[in-house]
Amino acid sequence: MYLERVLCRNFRNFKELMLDLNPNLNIFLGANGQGKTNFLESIYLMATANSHRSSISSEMINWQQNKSLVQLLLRRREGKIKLAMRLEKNNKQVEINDNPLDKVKELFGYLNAVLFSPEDLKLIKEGPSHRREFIDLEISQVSPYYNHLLSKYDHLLSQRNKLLKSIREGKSKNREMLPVWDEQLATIGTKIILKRIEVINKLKILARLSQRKITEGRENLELEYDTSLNHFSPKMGEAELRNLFIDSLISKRDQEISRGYTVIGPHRDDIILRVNEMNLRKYGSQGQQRTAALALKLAELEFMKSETGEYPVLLLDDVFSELDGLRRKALINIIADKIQTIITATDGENLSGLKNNSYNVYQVKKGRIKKRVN
Ligand SMILES: Nc1ncnc2c1ncn2[C@@H]1O[C@H](COP(=O)(O)OP(=O)(O)OP(=O)(O)O)[C@@H](O)[C@H]1O
Repeated sequence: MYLERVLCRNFRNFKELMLDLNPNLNIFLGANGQGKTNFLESIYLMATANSHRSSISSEMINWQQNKSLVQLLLRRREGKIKLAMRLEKNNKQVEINDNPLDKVKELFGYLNAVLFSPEDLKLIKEGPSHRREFIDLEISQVSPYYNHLLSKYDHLLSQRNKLLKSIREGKSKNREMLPVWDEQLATIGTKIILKRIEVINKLKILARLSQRKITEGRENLELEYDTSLNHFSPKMGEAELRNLFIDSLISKRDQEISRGYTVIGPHRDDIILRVNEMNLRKYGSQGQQRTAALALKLAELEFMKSETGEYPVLLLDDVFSELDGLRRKALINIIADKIQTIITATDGENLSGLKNNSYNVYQVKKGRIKKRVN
């Protein structure tokens, strides 16, 4: 799939921007603070229904305005699709081919995109929430049903947490209601865990291959789903896992009531990353961590291709200059002509290896973008 055209109206520092993109490579050059990341944000927003930088829509609206529009023309194998998002202070509205959708989350699955930015090191180095977000966004882009499960789970979790707090505050009669919530949380939570494990099993093969390629066979990357449920075995079927989930909730009853929140479930799970059997987060060098972040992104591209039949759009935010020769080569090899890539950089110095394909270069300055004559 590829983007033909991007329109931003009063989005961040773009007043009125309309750009036609190259189906292969698009290079956006500009000094710091000119709007390069803003441009990528406008695209990623349409893939994930959310900004990767801010959860507050109003921050994306140009400071001097009170509403904003992002519109994309996307070409998929089955034809052209027009996606639009209208942002107002407390409201987001999305449209597909000019038809409004009921929920913003229904945008998932039209545009698939993989974003790689310096922030991605957090995926390896920081807490489990970054890895949960990674896997959830990835699955949601190819499975709107999974996204629906996540929303349902979040709702159940917040209701159950309210109940736990009310019991802690002395409304002990509410304790009798807990088993009903346990059942519902376990039903949805089990489906989420099983889907994550299924996807991690695919990703781990792809990420392992990428890591070996980048390191010329020196490093083996392993991914393992780490669940908060005691006595979990990856061989468990849905019914067995659901029972285990309920038993685990019962065994944590007193702890949950005293804390006032749910202590086990997919919202507490993690993905463990190992290189050559060593925990990457705790002991990996900066270089190994960077390589693994790249390997995961490359795996993500291949995973989406295998799920949807088409490569997603690849967004590279100022990462090229930070990659060494081998990592750069691995990235160039995979992009080569088959993935629409939108890349930002402060200067074009390190990008020469990429330009074997057909490409456009754009200059970004103070919220304006101009296509350069190659
Ligand atoms: N809502 C907004 N309205 C107007 N301008 C905004 C808004 N949000 C951010 N900006 C401006 O956008 C600019 C930042 O743009 P962006 O983050 O895209 O920079 P960049 O070109 O990627 O720079 P760098 O190379 O430093 O990452 C800043 O000058 C900021 O003041």
